[in-house]
Amino acid sequence: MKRTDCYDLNTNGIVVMVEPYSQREQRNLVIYRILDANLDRAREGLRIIEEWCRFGLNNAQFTGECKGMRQELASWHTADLRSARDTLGDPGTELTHPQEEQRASIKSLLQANFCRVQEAMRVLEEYGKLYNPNMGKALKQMRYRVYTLESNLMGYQRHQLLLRSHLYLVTSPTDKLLEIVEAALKGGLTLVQYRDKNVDDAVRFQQAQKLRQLCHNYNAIFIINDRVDIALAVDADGVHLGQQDMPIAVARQLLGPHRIIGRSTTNADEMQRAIKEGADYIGVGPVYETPTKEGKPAAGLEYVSYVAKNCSIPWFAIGGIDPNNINDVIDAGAKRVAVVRGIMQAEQPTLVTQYFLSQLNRIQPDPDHSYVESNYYPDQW
Ligand SMILES: Cc1ncc(COP(=O)(O)OP(=O)(O)O)c(N)n1
Ligand SMILES: Cc1ncsc1CCOP(=O)(O)O
Ligand SMILES: [Mg+2]
Repeated sequence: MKRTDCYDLNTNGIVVMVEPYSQREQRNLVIYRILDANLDRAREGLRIIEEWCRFGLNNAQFTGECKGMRQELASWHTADLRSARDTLGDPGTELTHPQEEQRASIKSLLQANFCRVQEAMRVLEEYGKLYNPNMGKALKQMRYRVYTLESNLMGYQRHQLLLRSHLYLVTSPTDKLLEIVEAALKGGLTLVQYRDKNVDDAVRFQQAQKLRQLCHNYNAIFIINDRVDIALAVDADGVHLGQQDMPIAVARQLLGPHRIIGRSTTNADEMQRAIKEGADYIGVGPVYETPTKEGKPAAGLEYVSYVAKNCSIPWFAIGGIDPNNINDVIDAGAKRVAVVRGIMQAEQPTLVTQYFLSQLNRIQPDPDHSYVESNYYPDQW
């Protein structure tokens, strides 16, 4: 019914006279404006996410999912709703949040837009119920699709970054923990594991929280050694588990499909089992005996060569690796290495990190490998 009509049906189906601008019409107009604005908001947010999926990730599945939802939103955006638009009279068009004018990374841009789309869909779900009951139901379903897309996309990005990470810093206890890790991040490090076997949980939790923040500021992955509970508590990117630690299947149940799980291996059997159990990467070593893991016999360069020929997931050679012997480890087939003392005890952690990376980056990804190395290298995501 148009605003100029002066008749309406009452609840008994009897035609009654109404005021030209009845309260109900005014309420409907407001609802239409809310739906119109939020349909636009949700579609814009999805478009921004879609562009990254398409041009940044080359990912047809994520791109298609965004496009499908945009099209479904468009089908709800009827002429009725559009004609209620009153841009000049809308006080919200001038309002922006300072954070909208600045984005630190692709990741924060994506997170902000997922948030925007989810909020808009929640509004559409609630006000949509007053417009058409089917709209409420459809928007609820779509909001869950957006949550799933966000989780899949963020997990995918994390795994892409793991594939691009060739140097892994495993920390050791020191008063200068944050300072050293930041120096290494400045040198280009993208993967950090927090490892401290002898500290109270309260301190471990606090340090892990600070390190996670630091690593994420540099767009680096942050992993916790041994402890799935701490990894969850600080929202880390994953956990590293040794042969004596929690079974991978249990950790996977607790951490979900998108977080990273690494496993230590010292021989072929352990390597095969870790792959079968669903590890995302393995540690390979100790390559050399090391005071950091006292009493643990070296697995040697032979094991490195074996893994180079037989491993189908990313792997990091670890144990006694330093700037003097890294090329022997590379010659044995390693493309990725993990170090503790090599960086934690270096006089210049930034420079040593750059040196390790320069040696590792000389090696090209092996096209015959069964896992796909990412060919997309953004500065930041
Ligand atoms: C990358 C990486 N590889 C191996 C290890 C060793 O793990 P684990 O055998 O559980 O020994 P601890 O580190 O817990 O003493 C690792 N931490 N990281
Ligand atoms: C944690 C761990 N697991 C196998 S070797 C090792 C320690 C490596 O330390 P460093 O790099 O100081 O030799
Ligand atoms: Mg362990």
